[in-house]
Amino acid sequence: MAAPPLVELANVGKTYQHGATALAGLDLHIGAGEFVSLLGPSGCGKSTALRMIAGLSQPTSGTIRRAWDASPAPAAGTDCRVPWSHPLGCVFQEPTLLPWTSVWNNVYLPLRLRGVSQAAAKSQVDEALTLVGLQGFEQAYPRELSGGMKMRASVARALVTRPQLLLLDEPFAALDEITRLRLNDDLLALWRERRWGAMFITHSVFESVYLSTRVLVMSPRPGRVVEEIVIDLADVRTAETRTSVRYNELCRRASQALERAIAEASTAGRSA
Ligand SMILES: Nc1ncnc2c1ncn2[C@@H]1O[C@H](COP(=O)(O)OP(=O)(O)OP(=O)(O)O)[C@@H](O)[C@H]1O
Repeated sequence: MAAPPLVELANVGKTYQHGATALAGLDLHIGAGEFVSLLGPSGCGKSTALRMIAGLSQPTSGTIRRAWDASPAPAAGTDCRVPWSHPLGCVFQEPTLLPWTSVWNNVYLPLRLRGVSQAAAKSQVDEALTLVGLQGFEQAYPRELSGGMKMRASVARALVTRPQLLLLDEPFAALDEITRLRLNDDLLALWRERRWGAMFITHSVFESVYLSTRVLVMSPRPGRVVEEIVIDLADVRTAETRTSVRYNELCRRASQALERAIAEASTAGRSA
C-alpha cells in the first residue's frame, strides 16, 4: 500500500475576515520525497495555502491533514535530544535573518527556541551550514553576506531541524538570474540527497518545471488546482536539461495551462 501523503488538502477554502476569498475548492497532496511546485498568477492564494499547511492560518472550509499531526512535537524546553527534528521547514522570499547576530546563531535559532543548548546543537547546525555551502561563514553577520548567501542561510535554518516537508515561498524571486539558477541547482542537489518532500511556490513556469516532480497549476483567485503536470525528466537536471526538447514541451504545457486558467477565470468574471 502506498504511504499516506505528508500533507493533503481536501476542498479547502479560505475567506479572510475583512477581505477576499483567496481559495475555494483547493485539493492537493504532497507525498514523501516529492518536489511539487504551485504555479499560479499573482494573488491566486499560493501563499495562503502555504501558510495554512504550516499551521500559521486556518482554512474556513475543507480539511488539511498532515502526516505528523498524530504525533505532535514536544513542548518547548522539554526535548534536548540530538538530533532534534521537526517535520516542517519554511523558507520565504525574504531571508528574515536576525541582523544583530551571526550566521551560526541564526541557523541555531529553531533549536535554541526548543531549548537545545549550543553544545548539543553544534553538529546539527554545522551540518546544515555545510549542506548549503556556508562553511567558513559561521561567524559572519547577515550584512556581510550577498543576497544568495543570505538565502542559503535561510535554507540552512529551515533544514537544521531535519524536516520531512520543506515549504518554500518564492525563495529566489528577488535574486539575480545567475544566482537564482545556481541556487536552483544547489537546492535540487540537496533534495536528491535528503529527499524531503517540497512544496515550492513560484510565478515562473521555467523554474517550476526545472525543479519539480509535479507542477500544480492554479486558477486566479479564488485559487484552486486546475491542472497537474507530471515532470518526467531525469532526477539530475543540468544546463542541458534547459535546452532539451522534453523540458521545453513541459514548459509549453505549463504555460498553456496557466493561460487557459486565466482566460477561463476572466470569462467567468473573476479577477486576480
Ligand atoms: N491577511 C490577509 N487579510 C486579507 N486578505 C488577504 C490576507 N492575505 C492575503 N490576502 C488576500 O488573499 C488573496 C491571495 O493572497 P496570497 O498572498 O495568498 O496570493 P499569492 O498567490 O501568494 O500572491 P503573490 O503571488 O502575489 O505572492 C489576495 O487577494 C490577498 O490580497
